[in-house]
Amino acid sequence: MSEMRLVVAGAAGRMGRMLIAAIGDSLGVTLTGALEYSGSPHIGEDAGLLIGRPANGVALSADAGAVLSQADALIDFSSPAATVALAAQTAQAGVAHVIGTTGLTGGDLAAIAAAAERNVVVRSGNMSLGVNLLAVLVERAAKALGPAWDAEIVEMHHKMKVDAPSGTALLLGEAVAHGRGVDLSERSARARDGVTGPRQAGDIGFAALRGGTVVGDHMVIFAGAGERIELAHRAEDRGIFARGAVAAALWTRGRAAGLYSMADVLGLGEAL
Ligand SMILES: NC(=O)C1=CN([C@@H]2O[C@H](COP(=O)(O)OP(=O)(O)OC[C@H]3O[C@@H](n4cnc5c(N)ncnc54)[C@H](OP(=O)(O)O)[C@@H]3O)[C@@H](O)[C@H]2O)C=CC1
Ligand SMILES: O=C(O)C1=N[C@H](C(=O)O)C[C@H](O)C1
Repeated sequence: MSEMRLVVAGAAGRMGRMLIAAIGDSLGVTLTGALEYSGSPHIGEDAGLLIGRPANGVALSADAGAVLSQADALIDFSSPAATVALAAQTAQAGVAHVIGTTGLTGGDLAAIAAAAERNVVVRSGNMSLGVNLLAVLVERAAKALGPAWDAEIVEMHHKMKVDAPSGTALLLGEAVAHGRGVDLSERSARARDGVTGPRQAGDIGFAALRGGTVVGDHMVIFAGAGERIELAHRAEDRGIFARGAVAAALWTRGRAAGLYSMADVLGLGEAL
């Protein structure tokens, strides 16, 4: 089978650079394009040189149309606005779209779902095996424990992260909600400050910490009467997300149009 032609969006970012490296290190894929926004100082730079490796002949570009015409899949860890625009462009070009971008609004998600009616789209707030397995465990725990055990989700990330709660925290919140058979949007408690009154029964709480260079820590706490369960994941290296995204891109080959998750890619069944 021919090598799969991959494009990276947000190529000069923290994840974009990891993806250029991961694609270079993976079998069955080749980097054919690297997208950045039009004002980026990196436009025209060689993607290999950008990450401190030998030149690979792929220049960073802002011309999505031209780059996508030479691609089978786009791996996109950029910004919500860029991702929504790229969802329409990939659907138009028939290029599978692997989305790692977080901070997406309800409107952004609806635009992505619309694109997925005619394109293969994989979206996840976390592309690592560990977090997606954690989501399975969290869902099971939430189902077994019920709402009498208060669920709180605590995350910590590096100081450059711009969105909160993290995409992973929301994914884990969805796992709790799914396990309980409730709608997360109706039960999430995202901020507490001042005289808040007692905790509302059934709430799914979120707390976000930011500082230093933390790659990504997540903990789901189930607090019962007189005991507590803590399920946690600590990301130590962004390579776990990049390798997961490359695996997702390979998985899209030959799939029917639709909106898929990393649980689908990893064969974790019903998980999120
Ligand atoms: N799902 C997962 O497993 C993971 C998801 N993420 C998410 O991925 C996203 C990126 O994270 P990270 O790499 O740390 O962030 P960065 O800010 O380092 O990278 C984002 C990159 O996208 C660029 N960009 C902005 N607009 C466009 C555009 N229109 N076209 C192409 N590129 C564009 C930015 O350029 P500039 O900086 O010049 O604006 C920047 O280089 C975040 O939403 C983050 O939460 C991160 C890790 C794992
Ligand atoms: O911005 C990041 O860095 C990360 N973002 C993702 C998220 O929002 O959960 C995944 C990971 O935790 C790192």
